Amino acid sequence: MQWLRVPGSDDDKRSMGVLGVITGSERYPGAAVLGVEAAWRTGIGMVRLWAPRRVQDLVLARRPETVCHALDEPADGVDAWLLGSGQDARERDPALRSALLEALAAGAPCVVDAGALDLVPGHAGPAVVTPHGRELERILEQLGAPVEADARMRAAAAAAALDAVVVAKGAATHVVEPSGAATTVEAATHRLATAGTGDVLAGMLGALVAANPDATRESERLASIAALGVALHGQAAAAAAEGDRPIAALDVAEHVPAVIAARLER
Ligand SMILES: NC(=O)C1=CN([C@@H]2O[C@H](COP(=O)(O)OP(=O)(O)OC[C@H]3O[C@@H](n4cnc5c(N)ncnc54)[C@H](O)[C@@H]3O)[C@@H](O)[C@H]2O)[C@@H](O)CC1
Ligand SMILES: Nc1ncnc2c1ncn2[C@@H]1O[C@H](COP(=O)(O)OP(=O)(O)O)[C@@H](O)[C@H]1O
Repeated sequence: MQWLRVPGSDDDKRSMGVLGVITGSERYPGAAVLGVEAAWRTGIGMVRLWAPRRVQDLVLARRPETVCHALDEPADGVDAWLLGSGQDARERDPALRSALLEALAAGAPCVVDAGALDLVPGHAGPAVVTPHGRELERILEQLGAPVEADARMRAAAAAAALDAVVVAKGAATHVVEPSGAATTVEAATHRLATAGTGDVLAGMLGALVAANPDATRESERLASIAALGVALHGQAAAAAAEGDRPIAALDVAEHVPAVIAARLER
């Protein structure tokens, strides 16, 4: 199955992809837990987190596999970055701002969510941005672009202006390339309408991008990776919500491995 890496005898934790993560904050530490959990569950060699101590501690309590760093430690040796979930741009301190900017300028592919979306215009490498409806409006306002009535057209305007793949989230999620080419993924369940599921999606996308870094240089392939992530996220939620039971965001992450295994069997 394209983009779902299966390790072979020559693989090790580095060849399977190293995801660097700068997510979470004192206010929203849980978003880092959700994204890191989702990245591990999607199949990745290593997850490295740069974050404040409280965020590190909570992530390690859930996922001791994660390699943690202070925000001012050198940020290198990663195949891709996941940035911004659980952060608020209005509350960002200088250490976080410079860590995010450094990651965006380094040239590795980046998945950019929530509190780092305002920094995307500085990106050097391939980028996937994951706004919800209000965040997409804010991106267009920041760019001085008209806010179109249609969600897909808004996503296309943002993708062109940012030179990034835009994943415009909602019950229908539009994955749009800078050229305007778009794929729409209908969510497999509306049970996704619960806090933190976007943080889980961002972690899954980060893992898929880090496992396929060379493919991210072409927008069409990067968008294909993003669309796969969105589809797997919806399917994992549907599996968690079987019988229309209520779910919480971590349930979605926990169902990702079974959904991936089912895809690989096809
Ligand atoms: N456990 C956690 O730590 C969680 C942290 N979260 C983080 O909280 C921060 C703020 O998230 P939000 O922007 O959702 O904050 P809010 O819920 O405060 O929403 C901010 C604005 O965006 C609008 N909005 C929120 N979700 C929307 C949607 N799906 N479609 C359209 N408009 C929407 C709201 O109505 C509001 O006007 C982010 O950094 C996010 O990653 C959330 O993901 C929830 C869980
Ligand atoms: N009504 C809905 N039906 C299906 N999926 C939804 C619905 N509402 C939201 N979603 C999905 O749930 C996730 C919510 O992400 P987001 O708005 O960033 O929330 P959070 O910031 O709390 O994580 C996205 O993947 C979005 O596509």
